[in-house]
Order: sequence, then structure tokens, then C-alpha cells
Amino acid sequence: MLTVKNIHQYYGGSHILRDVSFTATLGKVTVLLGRNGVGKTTLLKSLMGLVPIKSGSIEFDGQPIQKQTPYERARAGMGFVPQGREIFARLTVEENLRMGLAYKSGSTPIPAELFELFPILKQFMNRRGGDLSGGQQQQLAIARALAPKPKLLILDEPTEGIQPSIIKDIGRVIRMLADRGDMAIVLCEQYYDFAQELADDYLVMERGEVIARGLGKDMEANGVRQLVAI
Ligand SMILES: Nc1ncnc2c1ncn2[C@@H]1O[C@H](COP(=O)(O)OP(=O)(O)OP(=O)(O)O)[C@@H](O)[C@H]1O
Repeated sequence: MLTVKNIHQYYGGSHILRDVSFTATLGKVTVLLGRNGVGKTTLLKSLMGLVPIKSGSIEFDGQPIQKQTPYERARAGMGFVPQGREIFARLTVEENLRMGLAYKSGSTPIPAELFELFPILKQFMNRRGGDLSGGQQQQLAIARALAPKPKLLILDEPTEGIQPSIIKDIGRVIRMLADRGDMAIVLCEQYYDFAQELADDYLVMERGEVIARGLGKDMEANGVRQLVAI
């Protein structure tokens, strides 16, 4: 589904991503771990085309996409939940969800399934995004990314600053989406237990490089917890 090969990225003269390669597969959650500042967000932004890569290739659904704009990547079926959520605070929940459908035709309805996944959004449909709790905003950001039915969902630290009950709900949704088998999920996460519970595959980054990888079920035995401990 997603094949990343040998990508390098720089901010000015700083070499941030160093020869990063990995794949994400339909039906699986690929977890990306690493301490603060190792380049995880930069990697996710590179996948979405939000920052340019210097070299390497990104193939999505059989097509090279590294030259495509973020808009084209979204249209191709890549969904992104950014760090810090970035919902539109002054727009209502409904309007935020419609933003997720912005590149579809105007008549595309908001999928009813989103309200089964996150019932609170139905209840707060006319409330402004900025008036939701952090956890509700995170659910909204995930629902907005899901609205156009992506084939790949990329999430950047969805548990950051979120209360435990909502973290559980978000975890259940991620597992359910992966188990349906028609979506690949890339999850960047600092919360180790959450990451381990969801991981089918894992990658650990350090100073812009992938330094460890394997199956989620082997994370504990492989000492990943120690690798990412602060
Ligand atoms: N826009 C930018 N311009 C210059 N340097 C940047 C920029 N964004 C990030 N960096 C630097 O790139 C490196 C990687 O940052 P990045 O945000 O990708 O790390 P991260 O692993 O996602 O960290 P965190 O967990 O804190 O979000 C850091 O050294 C950071 O200071």
C-alpha cells in the first residue's frame, strides 16, 4: 500500500531524515516510535507532501507520489491527522467534517459511519470546534480525516494531552479500522503502552534514522520500551 524507500530530508542545512525506508500494509497498524525531536513528525509530513524530500521514493497504491502535492495525495486516498489536531476552532463540528470532504463533489454526504465511531460528534454537530474538549477535538480530527474514506490513515500522536477514557475509544476505533482490512494505518506515538497494544509492526527512529523494526508482538521482548524511554 505504502512503500517508502531511502528518503532523505533537510531543513536548511540540517539533515533530518536519513535513509528512511519502510512499508505500511492494508489491514495493519504500523507504529512509529522515537524520542522527542528524532524526526517522526517530519517523516509523516514528508509522506503527505507537506515538507519536500531531497531524495528517495514514496509509492502509494502502486504509484510514485513523491512529486505530488498534499492535495493530490489526499485525493489519492491518504488521510492525515496532524499533531495538535489542527481543527478549525471557529467552525462547527459539521463544517469541520465537511472540510475533510473539500476535494470531493459538493454533494458528497458526511458518512454516517463517522457518528457510529464517534457518537459525541453527532451530539455536538452544531457546536464550534474550539468549544470541544481536547479529546473531542481529537475525535473530530480523526473523523475529518476519515470522511473521504482514505486507504491510508496517518496519525501523529493522537493521544497527546487526551484523557484516558477517550484514548481507549480512539484505540478501539484504530483497531477496528485496521481489522476491516481495507485501510493501512501509520501511527506515530509517544505513549508506549498504547502503541504496543495497537502495533502489528513497529519502527523506532533515532536522530532521523530507523534504528529498530519488527512485529508488534515482539516489542516488549525486543526492548523497545527501553529504546524510547526518556
Ligand atoms: N520547520 C522546521 N525548521 C527547522 N527545523 C525543524 C523544523 N521542524 C522540525 N525541525 C527540527 O527537526 C528535527 C525533527 O523534528 P520533528 O518534529 O520531526 O521530531 P519528532 O520526532 O516528531 O518530535 P516530537 O515528538 O517532539 O514531535 C528536530 O530537531 C526539530 O527541531
